[in-house]
Amino acid sequence: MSPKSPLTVIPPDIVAVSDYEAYARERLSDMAWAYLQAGAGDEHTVRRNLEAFSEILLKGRVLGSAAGGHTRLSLFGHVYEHPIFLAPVAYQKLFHSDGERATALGAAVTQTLMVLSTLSTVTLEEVAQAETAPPLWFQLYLQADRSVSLDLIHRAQREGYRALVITVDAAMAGVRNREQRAGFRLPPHLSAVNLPSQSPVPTAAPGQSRVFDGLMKTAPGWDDIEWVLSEARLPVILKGIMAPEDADHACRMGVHGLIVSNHGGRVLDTLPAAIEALPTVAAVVAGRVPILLDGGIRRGSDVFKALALGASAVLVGRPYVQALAAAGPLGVAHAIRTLREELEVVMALSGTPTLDRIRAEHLSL
Ligand SMILES: Cc1cc2nc3c(=O)[nH]c(=O)nc-3n(C[C@H](O)[C@H](O)[C@H](O)COP(=O)(O)O)c2cc1C
Ligand SMILES: CCCCCCC(=O)C(=O)O
Repeated sequence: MSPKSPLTVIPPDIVAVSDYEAYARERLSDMAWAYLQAGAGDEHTVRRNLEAFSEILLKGRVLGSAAGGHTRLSLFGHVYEHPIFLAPVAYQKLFHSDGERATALGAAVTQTLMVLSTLSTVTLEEVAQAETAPPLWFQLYLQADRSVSLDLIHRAQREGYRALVITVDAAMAGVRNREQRAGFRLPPHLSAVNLPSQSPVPTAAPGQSRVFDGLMKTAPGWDDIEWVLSEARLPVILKGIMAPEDADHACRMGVHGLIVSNHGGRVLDTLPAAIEALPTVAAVVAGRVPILLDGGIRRGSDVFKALALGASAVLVGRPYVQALAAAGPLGVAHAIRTLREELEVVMALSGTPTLDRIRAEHLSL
């Protein structure tokens, strides 16, 4: 049976972002579904990202006035209408025929910051030059050849991207058994169009380790971050920080922001949930740079909890892609709006009319 086409109206039974999951499943091939949902290994961390949020309880405060409240925030010199951003997700034409163009439209109409992946299926220029473009950051996978990375940095700067997000937790792809079982392969008509060509995977000689003598030969290190900082004219944010030691190192090196993330549980299984790692990272960073968080955000209350524990904003991954697959730009916009309204409800019922008022004291810790 061929997959259904995207919805053109949002049905009344989609009231929470998780309701998109079933609609997306009906519209995606088994391979695309496996790629979207997969986590590393046994997917313990994927589940933990979700469960950890439900274990944190809100406090709730009564009789406070929230009139005149808002969800605006300022980051790296720009004002954003709300703190729910779109995480970089590769190969979006797997999920919708217009790929990142469709996501960008949904983001634009909801004034949502979108982080475009290096591995997008629409060029970074086309996304930025669309008539209706959202605020954009560019996610950089450092390439083995520095001249290729530099070209991406220059292109992102030229096109008005406001920050560079360097993903540092995926020196190699995780062992994703769900993808392997589904025989996932990128269809031949799709490619990472920002890159000159798919760079060959480093190989190891017979008898050598595929990891230590192969993949790790071209993996980025701290010296590459120093190099990016010396070359880029944009704020540099590291995505994939879980250890306070790495957070401290990054701050001392001069990075401008951090994203606490375990890559949605897709790279290293049995890492803690991102929300569990946030407090220790926030403690060591001690306000030196803004911290964002992703992994497991499915409700406005999750956004609130992340902000209460030290994040300035959050990013969502799978939920907006499921909405994209289910209903294109309309779905993306509706999913973000749903999360934002849920956040506003929690803020109003917690006595926190603005984001800067949200603190750990608003949780039952
Ligand atoms: C299908 C898929 C592709 C992804 N591609 C990228 C990518 O290209 N670059 C990146 O830094 N993170 C990538 N991520 C990770 C997300 O940016 C984000 O960290 C994660 O999805 C957050 O968890 P959540 O899906 O529970 O919201 C991808 C995630 C998914 C689900
Ligand atoms: C070497 C890492 C490849 C990751 C590809 C895209 C991504 O981040 C993801 O699927 O997750």
